[in-house]
Amino acid sequence: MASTAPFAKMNGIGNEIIVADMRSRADRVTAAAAIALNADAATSFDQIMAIHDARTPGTAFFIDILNSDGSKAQACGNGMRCVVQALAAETGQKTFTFETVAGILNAREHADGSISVDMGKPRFGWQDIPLAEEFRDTRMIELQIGPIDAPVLHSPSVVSMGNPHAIFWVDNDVWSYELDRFGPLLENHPMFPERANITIAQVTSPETMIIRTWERGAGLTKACGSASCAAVVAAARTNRTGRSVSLLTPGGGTLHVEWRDDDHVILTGAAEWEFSGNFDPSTGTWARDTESAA
Ligand SMILES: N[C@@H](CCC[C@H](N)C(=O)O)C(=O)O
Repeated sequence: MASTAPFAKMNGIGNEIIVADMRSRADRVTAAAAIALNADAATSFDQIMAIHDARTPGTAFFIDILNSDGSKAQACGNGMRCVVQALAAETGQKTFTFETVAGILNAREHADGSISVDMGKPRFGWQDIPLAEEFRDTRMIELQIGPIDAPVLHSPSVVSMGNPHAIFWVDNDVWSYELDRFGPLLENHPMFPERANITIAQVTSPETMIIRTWERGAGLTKACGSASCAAVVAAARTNRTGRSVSLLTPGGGTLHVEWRDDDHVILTGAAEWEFSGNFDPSTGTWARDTESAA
């Protein structure tokens, strides 16, 4: 095995995350390593969060984010909470400033162990998301799936949380939709030149909703933090909810999202460590730490 790096297998309310410690190294986790790790049931994941040395003064670390298909992502809210928990356990520090390709973000661990991440400001311009054609109003765009006169899903709200999101609203029975079938079609729809994360959302009160997400580059997940942020922003923007909402996710966990008056979106929830090991960032070959939990 080439020079290995430590990792922790974690989850953010079911979103499967590998936190890779790439500090003091010049190399990156390769797409091939991500695909190989994901192919092994023990290390199968939704995102890798690779912690690198800081690039910019005022930030503690640069975080590189990979999806399980090896592609890069600009944002991952559940993964950031896992990173915070790992670093807080290591350093005793409670607040962190990170850099990702999408910009600089702050995060903190609270006394009860929950973690909040400032996911920055949402963007609504069609070029920001991006969409393939101009829409002046992205609260609802013309896009549908299913028969033309009886679409199964239609008129999504689209939002960038650093990464592209489409939110399809349903009035009831959010669990009945075949997201495993429609997700790949919508993720790769020509409307989304950089693909998109696809969410079905059912608003259950002005402060609650249920969401399911087909993640770009990862497929069906038990939770998606940036999709939760996008759904709350889109719901508030279309007067479906207020700006402070709790979301029930497919893994059974709950996330809280607040769209603050200063336009920043704050994501709060838990993170959980599962086991630790070492891996080769170029091939994905890995070994579990002997004292690590099963
Ligand atoms: N699970 C993440 C989102 C991951 C990124 C996404 N698949 C993309 O490619 O944009 C989250 O918790 O935000």
